[in-house]
Amino acid sequence: MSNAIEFPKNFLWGASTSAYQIEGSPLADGAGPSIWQRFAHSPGNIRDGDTGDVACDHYRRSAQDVALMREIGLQAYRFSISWSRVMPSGRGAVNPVGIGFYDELVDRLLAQGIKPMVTLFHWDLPETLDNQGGWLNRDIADWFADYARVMFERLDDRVTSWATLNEPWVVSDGGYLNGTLAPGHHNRFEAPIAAHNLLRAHGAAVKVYREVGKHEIGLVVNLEPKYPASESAADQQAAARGHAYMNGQFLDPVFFGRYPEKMKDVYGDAWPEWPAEDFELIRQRLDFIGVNYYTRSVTRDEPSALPVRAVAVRQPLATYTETGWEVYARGLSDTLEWVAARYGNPPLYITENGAAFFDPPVAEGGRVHDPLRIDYYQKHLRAIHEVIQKGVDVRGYCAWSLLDNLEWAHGFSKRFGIVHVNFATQERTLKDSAYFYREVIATNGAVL
Ligand SMILES: OC[C@H]1NNC[C@@H](O)[C@@H]1O
Ligand SMILES: [Ca+2]
Repeated sequence: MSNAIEFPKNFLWGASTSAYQIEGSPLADGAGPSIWQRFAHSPGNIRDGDTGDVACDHYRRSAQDVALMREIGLQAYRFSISWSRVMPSGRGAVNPVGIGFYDELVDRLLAQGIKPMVTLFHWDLPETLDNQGGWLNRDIADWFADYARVMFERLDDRVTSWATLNEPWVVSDGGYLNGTLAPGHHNRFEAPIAAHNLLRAHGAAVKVYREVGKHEIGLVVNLEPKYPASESAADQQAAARGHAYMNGQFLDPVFFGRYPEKMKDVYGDAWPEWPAEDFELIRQRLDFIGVNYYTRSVTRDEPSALPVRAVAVRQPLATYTETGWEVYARGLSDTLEWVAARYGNPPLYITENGAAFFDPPVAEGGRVHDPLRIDYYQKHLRAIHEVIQKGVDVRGYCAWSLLDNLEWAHGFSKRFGIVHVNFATQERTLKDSAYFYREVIATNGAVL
């Protein structure tokens, strides 16, 4: 048997984006502002004063971008819906032009044989809801479920794969603990409350889907394996805290109806107790888990790094990406095997994986040479194939990202795209990694 790599026959090859990072036109045609509109326009929050006012201008160029997806041969496209474009005040009235944009996008994708994979929430909470407490207000579970119902009723005849939330950990850690992301809070008492209400909202939306939906729904989480920096008990404990905080904090409630024990050790007096019915709401049956993987963390004990008291140790011989992440594909296979073993081998999609490297400008002949990104993808796709061979139920893969886009607080300085975007001219150019990915898709992995 040749050792050529072969992915499963129906393995789904896609690419991912999110609304605020690519669409632009945040207030066009009746759309309401999100917390990212406010955060980006508050000076100092985003590098170089970049905002999502234009971004990749995808709101106006979606037909062109779907043609790009076709050129690359994508079988699926994972995107998010801007809640405040569809419901300008987050509740009640629906903006017909806003919801029409997504309806049209879905039709365009299907016309090209590309499967839409829709995320309902990718961080851009309607500002009006944040003004009512946002993720700190328990009512948000109902607000989110109402929004989800509107989207299911409009699109579930054509959209067959839904995710409720993208990376709730990042919203809690970045938006409420460290303040690096919208809504920019710095509060260790708020962070676990936001995380809990995100999970409750997730559960409420899945419950609605079970009433009205005809296809698949899941949750997308970012997972980062934590390896102790030494054999010392202190470092082992630090890695265990980091693992509970980033990986178990969201999957354990969803699968087991309880948080990891270690969360009390992380948050101490800021760790709340919750009523049992919250976990009954949270632990709705899911059809898949979306795993977003970028890197690992070799972790040591650091008492001053509150509240987790754990920090990553730089690996001297490793390659690092522009966002300071170690290239470590072994971490992906370890993580996927951990999920399969702990949660009963649930169906998985890799919903994000990719890297920001410093890309050269577009060379004459219109090529963008990004060998480091190709190497990154080669290593990580091989790591996925390895665990599929061991029985892990990975059903698809979406590269992050289709386009260079607004990398949140990094602004446009960090380019994750397999397609280069000239933000001055909005010209798109397939990078070498897009041509590579086209071959991967065309040969179902055999080219790896
Ligand atoms: O940092 C790269 C990506 N990570 N996951 C969420 C996305 O919005 C980010 O751009
Ligand atoms: Ca239509």
